[in-house]
Amino acid sequence: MIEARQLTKRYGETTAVDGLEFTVRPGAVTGFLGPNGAGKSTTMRMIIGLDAPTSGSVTVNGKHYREHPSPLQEVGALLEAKSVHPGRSAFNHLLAQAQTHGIPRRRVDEVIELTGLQSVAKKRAGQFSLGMGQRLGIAGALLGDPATVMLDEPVNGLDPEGVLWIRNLLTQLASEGRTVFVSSHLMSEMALVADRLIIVGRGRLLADTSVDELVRQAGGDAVRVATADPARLRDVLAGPGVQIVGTGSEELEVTGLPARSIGTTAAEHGIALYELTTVKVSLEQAFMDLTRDDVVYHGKELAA
Ligand SMILES: Nc1ncnc2c1ncn2[C@@H]1O[C@H](COP(=O)(O)OP(=O)(O)OP(=O)(O)O)[C@@H](O)[C@H]1O
Repeated sequence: MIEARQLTKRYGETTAVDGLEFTVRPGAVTGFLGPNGAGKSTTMRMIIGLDAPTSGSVTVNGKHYREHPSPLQEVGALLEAKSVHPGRSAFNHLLAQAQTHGIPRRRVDEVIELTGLQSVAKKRAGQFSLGMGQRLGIAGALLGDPATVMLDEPVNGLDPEGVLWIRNLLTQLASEGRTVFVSSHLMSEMALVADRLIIVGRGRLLADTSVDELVRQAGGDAVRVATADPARLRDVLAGPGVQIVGTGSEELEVTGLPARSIGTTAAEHGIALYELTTVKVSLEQAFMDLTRDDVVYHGKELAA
């Protein structure tokens, strides 16, 4: 369990993290989302004691990272700028980490197998591709068999097979009862893997929610309907919580009613439908709606 209480970090004039309050619970994958510069990496660095909060606190399983007698066995982390000696083999890198933390040698073999690095374990880490480096970083994070696993952008540089592997790994770690906290900019991945979402913008908490709830708050799924008699269909569908917008001479977009009940009501009133399609709100769209005012770095739109 990770608990942030009024967690704040200032770098001179910049407030990178601004009074964050959240709890990351065990047994679930919690996605940590936010636009560039929102304060995700700074928060993660504070969780494992690489940066000190200006005020407030963050604990892992009730204690500050530094207070744990065996921190690697408590929380395993992959942060973006993981330093690996380029001349050292993956095996020796992990072995050195294990030896300095009282972790048995057989655990090194286990994490090498778990991360699919067997065939390259004796190769120098400096020759590793980005994806292999990510796997090595994850192997290091899992070395202490920690109850809490924290990964910053773990799918960065992974090929599709690697992305699928991460997805399954995160789900498995959570199903084993671990706390899994993972940052990503890949919304489609988060939609598939995350049970909970913590979303930040300009260092502040914007949402602590589930994927479904966020999508629902963004308006939920809509249903596109085409009919010869849109005016009558509007009348028979109207009701509390139902919104109907005309999107063409014969087209309506309906929110607040599932496609099935729209079809049934239309049939009961003898209204012919030409189309009845559920239009899903993507997590990406919901995220953009939520963070629109908190994007620090705006790209310039290209002229058409
Ligand atoms: N060591 C530092 N010194 C000064 N400013 C910093 C430092 N680290 C981060 N910042 C600033 O703090 C803010 C938050 O940065 P952070 O890297 O935590 O965001 P992020 O959400 O991880 O971004 P990204 O998605 O781009 O990785 C940014 O404005 C950044 O420039």
